[in-house]
Amino acid sequence: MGQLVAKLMSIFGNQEHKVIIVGLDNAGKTTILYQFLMNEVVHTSPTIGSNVEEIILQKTHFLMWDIGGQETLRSTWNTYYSNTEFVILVIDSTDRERLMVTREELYRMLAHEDLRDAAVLIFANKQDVKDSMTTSEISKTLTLSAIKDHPWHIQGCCALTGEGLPAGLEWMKSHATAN
Ligand SMILES: Nc1nc2c(ncn2[C@@H]2O[C@H](COP(=O)(O)OP(=O)(O)OP(=O)(O)O)[C@@H](O)[C@H]2O)c(=O)[nH]1
Ligand SMILES: [Mg+2]
Repeated sequence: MGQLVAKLMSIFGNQEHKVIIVGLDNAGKTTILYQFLMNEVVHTSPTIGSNVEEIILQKTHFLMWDIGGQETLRSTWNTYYSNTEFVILVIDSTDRERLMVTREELYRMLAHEDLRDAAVLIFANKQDVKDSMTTSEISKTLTLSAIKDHPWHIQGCCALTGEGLPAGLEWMKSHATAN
């Protein structure tokens, strides 16, 4: 019965794709999640634990988990990994000092068994701020071209206006498995 429902849901394109939104504190993860959901900027405070929302793009359903990024919370990220199809890594493009910390977190995640089939979308957020790092600068520092075992894509965005977010979602949709 469960299989039949799954089959029917796949025919109608309704299966849910699990997404985790990670990145350092203050990167803009929660702002992005609610911009996806409501097309508006919500007032946020640092996330303790997680927020979860369903985002539907045409017929593709994403279940998105936005996880707190403070240092003490990062060790809990791996409890969200199982069955994750997409990792959205959000970067504060103004935060040059901590880009190497993000790099460490990225490679730690990619090495995790539970994420071996996950695709990675990197949002270079806060592109509205003058002198923020460009996507190519971030790409270089994170040595993204060395990632061969996961599909990945980097997208500049501004969570306050929503610019760049639909393009990121479209990339996810085009990589969503139809099973
Ligand atoms: N200028 C600018 N500010 C942004 C942008 N996106 C988010 N912010 C601001 O950055 C701050 C942090 O945003 P959050 O969405 O709470 O960050 P977070 O990644 O969820 O942080 P944690 O929950 O602590 O992990 C807020 O003041 C946002 O308004 C952006 O694109 N541009
Ligand atoms: Mg948050």
